[in-house]
Amino acid sequence: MTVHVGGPAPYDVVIGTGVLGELPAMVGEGVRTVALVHDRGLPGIAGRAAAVLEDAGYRVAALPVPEGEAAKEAGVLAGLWSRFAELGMTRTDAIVGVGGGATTDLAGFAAASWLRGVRSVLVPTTLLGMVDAAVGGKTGINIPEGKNLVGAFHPPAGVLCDLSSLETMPHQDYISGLAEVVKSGFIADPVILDLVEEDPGGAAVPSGPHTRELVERAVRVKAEVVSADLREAGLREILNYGHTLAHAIEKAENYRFRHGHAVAIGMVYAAELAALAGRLSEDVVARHRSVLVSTGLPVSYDAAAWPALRATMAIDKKSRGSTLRFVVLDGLAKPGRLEGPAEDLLEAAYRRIAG
Ligand SMILES: NC(=O)c1ccc[n+]([C@@H]2O[C@H](COP(=O)([O-])OP(=O)(O)OC[C@H]3O[C@@H](n4cnc5c(N)ncnc54)[C@H](O)[C@@H]3O)[C@@H](O)[C@H]2O)c1
Ligand SMILES: O=C(O)C(=O)C[C@@H](O)[C@H](O)[C@H](O)COP(=O)(O)O
Ligand SMILES: [Zn+2]
Repeated sequence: MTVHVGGPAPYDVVIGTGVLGELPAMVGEGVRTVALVHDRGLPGIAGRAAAVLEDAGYRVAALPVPEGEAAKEAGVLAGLWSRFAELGMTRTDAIVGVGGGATTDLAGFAAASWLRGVRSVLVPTTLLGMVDAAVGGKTGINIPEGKNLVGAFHPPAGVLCDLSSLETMPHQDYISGLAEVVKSGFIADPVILDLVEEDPGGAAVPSGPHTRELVERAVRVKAEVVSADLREAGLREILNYGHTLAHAIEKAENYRFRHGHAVAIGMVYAAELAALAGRLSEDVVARHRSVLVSTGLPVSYDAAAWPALRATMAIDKKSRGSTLRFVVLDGLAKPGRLEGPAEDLLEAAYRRIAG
């Protein structure tokens, strides 16, 4: 199936099995050189993508980058810029990113920054990449001071989700992506929660009975939101549900903690905050814990970490000056904002998730 993403730079997200043949059409005409930025642990699908592009007549340069989150570093990005220069890449050339969300965030930012912006096509190979990272045009890297603090909005020209690539995913990485699927359920599409609850074991593996539907539903949620608000002027913030605490946890762990696992903990924290603020029922808080735990995701974090996490949260991108802002729920699929919560509320909510 194809999900269309609207907005100032529209494009399609193609979801299916064995859809790699559609890559040349997404790269398009008039492009001579394709820099194929890929997670170096994935020679199979990257090699297949390169072959498809070469057969279509492009000059392809495969540029392997470190596996996973280690790719989202300034030094790796600078290395890509040097390679683009050696290849003589001009504004009519293109970058194809193949890998998980870390690789597509890096490749997308390389495309946003090279010559102030060249065409990119993304081929996510993880669940998280398909349902979230490759869709929507947020690109970027981490710095020691914080997660995704450097980046750009740069929508891709197309996104190709080949579901067969999910089959080789390590289990923990797969359920990390499931956390973002569950996020889409809480903020916009509760049918997702029903499907996960019906068969949590099945939801936690790519061969599960509802995999395709879960991917499609989550992509539709993301596409609808980013079509209406590419630059996060308002609505798009709802996709950041759970991320205020999550990004602080990832920084505290030197980016060696899976993003989705941090988001799972962060969503329970946001739900507890909303409950303490009198905006969300304890039933819905309990549902956060039960659906996440049933798929193997974590819902608590180190009690002693609070002061450091609180300090990091101050530079969350949703903050306005010294005012912290959280995405919270006023009910299922009813996202709202909590502006400037009192310190004792922030800490009390953390005590409820501290392990
Ligand atoms: N731009 C956005 O809107 C957005 C949205 C959500 C998350 N993100 C970012 O995405 C990143 C997380 O993405 P992720 O969960 O895909 O992690 P990842 O890219 O780090 O990949 C996870 C692991 O899976 C491996 N891998 C990738 N594809 C595989 C496959 N098909 N088979 C076997 N192994 C495979 C990778 O080498 C890595 O070790 C984070 O940096 C997060 O901040 C961005
Ligand atoms: O697309 C968005 O907008 C999101 O917030 C999706 C998140 O899942 C994703 O992790 C995103 O990269 C977070 O963005 P950031 O602006 O908080 O760095
Ligand atoms: Zn996320």
